[in-house]
Amino acid sequence: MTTTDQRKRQVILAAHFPGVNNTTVWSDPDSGSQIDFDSFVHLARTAERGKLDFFFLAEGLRLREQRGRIHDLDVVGRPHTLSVLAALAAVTEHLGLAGTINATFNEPYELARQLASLDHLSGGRAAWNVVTSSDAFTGENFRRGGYLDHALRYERAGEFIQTARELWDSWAPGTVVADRATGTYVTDPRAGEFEHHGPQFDIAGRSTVPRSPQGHPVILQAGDSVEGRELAASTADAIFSRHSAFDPARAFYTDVKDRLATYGRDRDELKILPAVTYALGETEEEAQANAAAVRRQQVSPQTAILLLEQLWNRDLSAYDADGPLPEVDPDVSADSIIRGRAPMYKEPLKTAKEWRELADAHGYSIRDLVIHVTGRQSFIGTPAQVAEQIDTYVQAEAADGFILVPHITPAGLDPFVDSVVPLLQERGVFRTDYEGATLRENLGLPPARPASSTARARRAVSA
Ligand SMILES: Cc1cc2nc3c(=O)[nH]c(=O)nc-3n(C[C@H](O)[C@H](O)[C@H](O)COP(=O)(O)O)c2cc1C
Repeated sequence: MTTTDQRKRQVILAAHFPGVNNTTVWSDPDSGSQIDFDSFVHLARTAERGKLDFFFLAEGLRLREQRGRIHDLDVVGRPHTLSVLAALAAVTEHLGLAGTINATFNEPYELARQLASLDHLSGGRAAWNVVTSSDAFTGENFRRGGYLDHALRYERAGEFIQTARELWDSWAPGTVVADRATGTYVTDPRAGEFEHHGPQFDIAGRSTVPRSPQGHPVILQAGDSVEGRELAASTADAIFSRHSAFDPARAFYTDVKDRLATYGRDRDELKILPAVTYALGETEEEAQANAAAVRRQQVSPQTAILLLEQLWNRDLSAYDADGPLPEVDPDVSADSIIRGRAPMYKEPLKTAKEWRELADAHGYSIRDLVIHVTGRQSFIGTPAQVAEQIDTYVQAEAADGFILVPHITPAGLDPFVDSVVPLLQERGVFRTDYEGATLRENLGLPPARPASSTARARRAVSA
């Protein structure tokens, strides 16, 4: 029995395994390993205890470098996404297992097989977050190497998903019948046969993995450009978005949902899931104090200098984080001192001027300033206030749900599951038990459309 109120829009919740960027607080005594399997198990089991929709892993294909050294806001190294998810399939029962995997450097035949295999092993819980991230520095790791420009990356990503869907469709439902008496295992002699000829992929053969429980694993998309939004609107089941403040979230939601009709899709066929952080307390004042304390932990003096260097594009290691901002301007003539991620600041001189004005007006030190201008907790309050904020976003169509990013690995989700989830359940907007057999069903998604219909819709739009 559930208490969900079908008149109200239901909230989707996922758990992001923390570990990169300065959201994660490694100095906290409660922080554990980002590599030990126990850490993954802890977060996944907590998520499943809270009836969350899925567990989510981001992907970093090369350790970033800053001034030629491994960028120490990253904790060094992490295991491969698909191996972790396959292992988690064995210790969870209902939780979706979502992995970020690059479409620029992989090949559809291999990745489609891996994802279909995960879908089999997990009984229909696999999801793929398609990213295109490409820079020559990251690309050096791969055989095809180097760089694809933005437009080409998206052409490749679109054709990659299309080809993967064709591979998944190459085994139609019900083509596998194991009849031991006659020794027949396959009723359709063409099962698994595929042929794809396109600008990015020209392949043919027979897929080895029979149709998996979801038919097609759930597909998420995480690019923010127009090309990324179009890719999501044409073919994804969900978007991992960075727009978490209410107004930008609502604008993003409307923008992307409005694109769906062009591809003959309903507004419910694509779920919008911003990444969010949270700080809780027994009173609002306590929550605000906790949020401020976490911000100071996240931006240690050393982190403040490292983050400032990313705008200034200079070695600022001689500066005191508790002192004033540098008087020298950012270096816009040199190559970026950070390698392995896109430059965050498009207009460094203008931004530096704004930061100096802000620091002067408030008497901010470097550290205070960085705390002020870099990310902050999305939801701050008592559990009841946070549950209300989440519900408000979803009812107001600013999101279909959220990907929660805790700041402590691996136990940072525990307080949320223990205190906020029950209140969302009481409000009738979150399940009290898993109802669907697969992730796709739990997310309220329709069965996957055949690859041929998605391709037709994409072709019609680009014509
Ligand atoms: C919310 C969000 C999460 C992302 N996560 C990853 C990731 O885990 N790994 C990765 O390689 N790229 C990641 N990306 C980068 C995208 O794949 C893409 O390369 C980048 O956003 C540039 O594409 P765009 O111009 O369409 O935004 C992420 C992007 C966004 C917006």
